[in-house]
Amino acid sequence: MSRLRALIGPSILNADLSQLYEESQKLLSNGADYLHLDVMDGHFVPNLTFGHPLVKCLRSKIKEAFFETHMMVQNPEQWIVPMANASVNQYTFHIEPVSNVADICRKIKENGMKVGLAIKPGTPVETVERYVDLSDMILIMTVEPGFGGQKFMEDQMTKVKYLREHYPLLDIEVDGGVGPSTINCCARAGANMIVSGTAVIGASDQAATIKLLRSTVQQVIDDH
Ligand SMILES: O=C(CO)[C@H](O)[C@H](O)COP(=O)(O)O
Ligand SMILES: [Fe+2]
Repeated sequence: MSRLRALIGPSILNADLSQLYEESQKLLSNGADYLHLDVMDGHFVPNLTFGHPLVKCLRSKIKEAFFETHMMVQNPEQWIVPMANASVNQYTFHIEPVSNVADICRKIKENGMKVGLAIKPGTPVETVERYVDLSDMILIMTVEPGFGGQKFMEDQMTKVKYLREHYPLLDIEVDGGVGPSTINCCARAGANMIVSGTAVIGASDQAATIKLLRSTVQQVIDDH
């Protein structure tokens, strides 16, 4: 029996952020396994979202849920302590702008958070594979980071397949353009942690959409 689990983490990027608490609570009530919080600094990506002050406020109202922050920032080391103080559970950062990946992984763990390592579509999988033993999860981006609602890049599945073949129990996350029409592709490639923004937020039946995404992925895991 594999201990891999299919987990669905909606991204609140394209939700009504004036209602962040209500939107987040609704996603959790509708079956989300965790929340994927997209932090952008306007440097690493050409967009700005929010930072640790907002995450801390959200945490004060939502005590139990697993929070993953997807740090699309130029200097991920800078925000480790503030995000730990906001009770973030997993700190996922991009390795592209960083020269001391191992130090950052260590610091994240010292501050009580899990480590996620993310790569952009143009970054070879070998670049992140070097650090796999230092991480709890690898995020393969399936759009250029920066904006929600973009088209899923199917060619990124070769990276997911490669990782799954070599690391059968590794948590592998996909993020960007993932929804009911692309989930089969992600599941077959071997992703088990699924970020979905627009497709879940805009769904007429959020609970049914989350359930469909999870059961599609879990089915592939169970068949192996
Ligand atoms: O990291 C992201 C963008 O950089 C988002 O998590 C991602 O785009 C989710 O939104 P959608 O499912 O609408 O693509
Ligand atoms: Fe994201």
